[in-house]
Amino acid sequence: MQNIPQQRLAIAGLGTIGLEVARRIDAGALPGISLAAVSARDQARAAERVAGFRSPPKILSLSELADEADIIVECAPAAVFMEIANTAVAQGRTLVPLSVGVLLNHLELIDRLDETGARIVVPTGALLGLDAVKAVAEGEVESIRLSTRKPPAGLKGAPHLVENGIDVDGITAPTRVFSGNAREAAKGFPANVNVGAALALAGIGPERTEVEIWADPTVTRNTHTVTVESDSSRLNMTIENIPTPENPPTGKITALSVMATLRRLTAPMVVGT
Ligand SMILES: NC(=O)C1=CN([C@@H]2O[C@H](COP(=O)(O)OP(=O)(O)OC[C@H]3O[C@@H](n4cnc5c(N)ncnc54)[C@H](O)[C@@H]3O)[C@@H](O)[C@H]2O)C=CC1
Ligand SMILES: O=C([O-])CC(=O)C(=O)O
Repeated sequence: MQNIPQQRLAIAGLGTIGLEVARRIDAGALPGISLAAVSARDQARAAERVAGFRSPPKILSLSELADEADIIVECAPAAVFMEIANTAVAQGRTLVPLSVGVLLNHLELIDRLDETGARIVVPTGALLGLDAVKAVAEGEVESIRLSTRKPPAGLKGAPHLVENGIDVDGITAPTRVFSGNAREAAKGFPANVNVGAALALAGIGPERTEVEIWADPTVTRNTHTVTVESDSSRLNMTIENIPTPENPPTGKITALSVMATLRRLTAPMVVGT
């Protein structure tokens, strides 16, 4: 049998995305990757969650994860992103971030990668088509737009809605609740448009990437439409994500996108840009 070099994985945040990824890795989905450590707000609960694993990982604080792993998947709340990212980058690890919106306001992390040999590998996550966006961005791009529609409850509590006194409970028809660029969207909706941040990083940056957000009682899925005009192609792409029962603003595809990203990191053959 081929001897596959093992990479140690740590997962920061054992919630909707993290637990699904942890279960799949523990079940042997990726032969080149073993689950070394996880971090969770409630360590006792995390210990219960991994107790039945074939090979239970260590349960560590966020800042200890980089000591134990080559790859760190960040799937925690945006508020603790920098704690995870700073240690991963300082120790030259590969960081796979999900709370990508935070990155847009900390581009200095990207500047530090060369110094430490760390990498940041952003999964497509709940979006689609970043392969084509990256390809057209090698040429001239006129515009990139994202229109996101979510069931109103999925947007509840977003800082932009709170600051502007928008009550999603009262919304009975599709309503545009935000229009601006990807940087502003990431600030106003940190738990909802990470996809806008990933799109901005893949394409033409946070200032030029335009984002609209709709609270739409007629949709049951988190729906993202990307429209691109460029000198090589016109892109029109829509993804309709089934919300996870545990955390409806997060689509089921997100954990699967992390798995595909991890597979790509260790695969001898890679398909797609
Ligand atoms: N890039 C993308 O396409 C997507 C990104 N996301 C983002 O991914 C992140 C995770 O999403 P979910 O798994 O749905 O969230 P979740 O709320 O289900 O899980 C987050 C977990 O982090 C844990 N946590 C909180 N504070 C912690 C701390 N100090 N130390 C360790 N763990 C801590 C919580 O206990 C929870 O289990 C969010 O920021 C979300 O906005 C979600 C969907 C798509
Ligand atoms: O669609 C989803 O599942 C999640 C989402 O909008 C995001 O975090 O950007």
